[in-house]
Amino acid sequence: MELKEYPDAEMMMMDLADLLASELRSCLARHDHASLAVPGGTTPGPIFDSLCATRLDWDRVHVMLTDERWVPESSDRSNTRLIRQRLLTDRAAAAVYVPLYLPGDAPEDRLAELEESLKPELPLSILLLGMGADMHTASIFPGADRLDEALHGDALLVPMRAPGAPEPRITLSAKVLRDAMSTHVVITGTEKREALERARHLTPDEAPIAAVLRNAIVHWAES
Ligand SMILES: O=C(O)[C@H](O)[C@@H](O)[C@H](O)[C@H](O)COP(=O)(O)O
Repeated sequence: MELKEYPDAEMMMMDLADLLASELRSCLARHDHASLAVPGGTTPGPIFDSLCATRLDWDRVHVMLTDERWVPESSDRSNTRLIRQRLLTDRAAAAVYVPLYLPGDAPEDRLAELEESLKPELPLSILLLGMGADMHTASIFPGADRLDEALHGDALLVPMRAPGAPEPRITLSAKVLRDAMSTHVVITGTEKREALERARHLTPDEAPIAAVLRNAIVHWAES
C-alpha cells in the first residue's frame, strides 16, 4: 500500500480528479474503452465536480458504481442519483453508464441482469474506493450477512445486508475489486486515518478494506 497525504481535502480532490483523468487517457490510448468504478457516499462529490469537466474521449469511458444502496433513483440515498448529478454531466455526460441498480424489491431480483452488464467491463481499468470508519469498503461491511461470499467467493456482485447499512446493498465482490488495473482509495479525517492504520494489521474478515490495500494508493487529507 502507498499512502499519499495532502495539505487539505480540496487540493486532494482536485489532484485526484487530474490523476484519474490522466489514467483514463493512457488507458484509452491503448484500448477501445476504459472502465471506471467509483464510490457513492459523501466523500467523492468534489472529485466528480472536477472530473466531469475534463476533456477526454468520454464516449469511450464506461462508468459504474462500486456499490449501491437498494433504493430508487429518486431517493437521496441513491448513489446512482449522485453520480448522474455530479459525474455524468458536463463533458462526462457522453460516458456510457453501467447500472448497479434496476427497479425491483430486492437486489436478488435483478442480480443476474446486473452481472451480465458488468462482465464485459472486467477487469476494471480504474477503481476509486471510499472507506467507512468501520473499515468497510464498497458495501463489504464487517458483520454483513454475505461477507464470506463477498470476500472469498467467485461472484462478481453480491447483495448485502449489514447492521451498519440502513437498506439492502449490492456490491462489487473483493475478487472484482482486487483484479482492477489501478486502485485508489480516498479518505478524509483522523477517524478514518486511524481506522486505516488498524486495518493494515487485521484480516479482511475483520476489516474488509484490507482485501484491497496491497495494490492500492490511499489518498488522505485531514479535512
Ligand atoms: O454507498 C456508499 O456508502 C459507498 O459507496 C461506501 O462504500 C462509501 O464509500 C463509504 O461508506 C464511505 O462513505 P462516506 O464517504 O460517506 O464516508
